[in-house]
Amino acid sequence: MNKRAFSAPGKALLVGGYLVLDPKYQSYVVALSSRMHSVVQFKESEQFKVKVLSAQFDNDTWEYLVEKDEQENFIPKEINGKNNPFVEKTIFNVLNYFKHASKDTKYDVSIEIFSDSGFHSKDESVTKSNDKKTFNFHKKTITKVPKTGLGSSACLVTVLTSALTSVYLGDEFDVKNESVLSLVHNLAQVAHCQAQGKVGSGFDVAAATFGSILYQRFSPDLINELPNIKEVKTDYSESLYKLGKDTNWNFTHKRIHLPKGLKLVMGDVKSGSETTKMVAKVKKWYQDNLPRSEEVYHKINQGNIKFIESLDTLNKTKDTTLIDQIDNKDIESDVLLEARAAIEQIRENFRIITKEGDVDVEPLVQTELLNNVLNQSGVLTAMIPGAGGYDAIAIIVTENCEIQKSNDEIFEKVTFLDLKQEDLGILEEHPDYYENLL
Ligand SMILES: Nc1ncnc2c1ncn2[C@@H]1O[C@H](COP(=O)(O)OP(=O)(O)O)[C@@H](O)[C@H]1O
Ligand SMILES: C[C@@](O)(CCOP(=O)(O)OP(=O)(O)O)CC(=O)O
Repeated sequence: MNKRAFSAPGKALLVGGYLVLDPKYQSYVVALSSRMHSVVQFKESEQFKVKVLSAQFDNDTWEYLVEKDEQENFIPKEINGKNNPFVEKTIFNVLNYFKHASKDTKYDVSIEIFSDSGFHSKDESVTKSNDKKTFNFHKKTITKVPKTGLGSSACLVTVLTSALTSVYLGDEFDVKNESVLSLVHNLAQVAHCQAQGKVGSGFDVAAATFGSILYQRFSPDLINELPNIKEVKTDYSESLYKLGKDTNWNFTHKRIHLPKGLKLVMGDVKSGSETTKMVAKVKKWYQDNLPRSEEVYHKINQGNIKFIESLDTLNKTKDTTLIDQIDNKDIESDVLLEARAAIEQIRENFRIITKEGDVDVEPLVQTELLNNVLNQSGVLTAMIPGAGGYDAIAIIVTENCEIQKSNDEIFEKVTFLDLKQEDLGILEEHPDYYENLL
């Protein structure tokens, strides 16, 4: 049996929350060292089967027999009554994409999923390790273990899409090849949207695939226009093939990385904010308050662009005093002041939405926490990532700063996550590194 392994990173949307839903706005998405992994093995078989095992979550297993409908579309059917829409939609899309190329070849595919500790609360878990990797094992099924907000479903879909696509493409499946990444991205976006039952901005799947990026979304119509095979009797694979391979998705995913000497620190505050509800409330506030709401968005976008530009300037600067200025709480340089002011402008306008839209994008407790964080030495700036709410804070600090070890009472409710910014998205991993975890 062939055996290969892949991983994809979690994400933090540092700037661009809400605005990123509109293709006209840019966002700054950081990929994280917390990764989801897939280990795939397959052989040709009489019966088409895909089995996915997520041993860390009480040995969760989903086993699909793949059948064909009247239109010859591949339909995965779970045989033990277990439901995982993200797994099911990924299998559905990858298999139908390759339907024509694969002719009638049937496979018996087995995929193991591994998830780094950053994605879920570690409470009540035990660690298992070998000399390469350590993973947390939970007593509960995946849906019962609290998440930290790094985008577990997007990573799962991306590594599963990689695993299944590698079955079909064999040696041509090279994650260093941009067209391979594009194909995985396109199929993973489709599967993720279908599993979520909505077309989000897709920044999480894009970061899982391409790594840390400036992101501007694709048009939601690309996915909305795919046929719904429950309603229309049609060959789904034909439309999907065009969308996966021959369509220009027209989105931006330009590589970025944090400036030298700086690092990202993420703090988990308290899970509980529901992104979907917050997005609905913010959209309602926007519609009810036009044209002023557009001005608020405009100011947030100005802040986003100023932040992106100042990080770009910092990436190019030769000024060696800047890190000391941050460490000594003596920030004088224009570019550092600009980066700080940009985030302040974004936060100020998010607070307007918070108040007027009655939606906790930057609730008072988070404002107080972030303002305290800004007074610590070594801190360039700090923000609420993504949709905001009570979930998390993101802090950009100097490499020497050890804020995550601080005993200051302002961090009483903050659990710092053991992760860092990473440049790359999907990686090929060594399949043996996941064996004999004890
Ligand atoms: N390690 C994993 N193994 C299997 N399924 C997973 C794993 N991680 C995430 N999932 C799937 O993703 C779902 C969580 O998705 P969602 O609620 O959108 O959270 P997130 O914001 O982290 O993406 C889980 O219920 C499960 O279906
Ligand atoms: C509001 C948003 O722009 C960003 C949400 O970012 P989060 O990082 O909070 O996302 P979840 O992991 O889905 O909870 C919605 C979107 O872009 O789809």
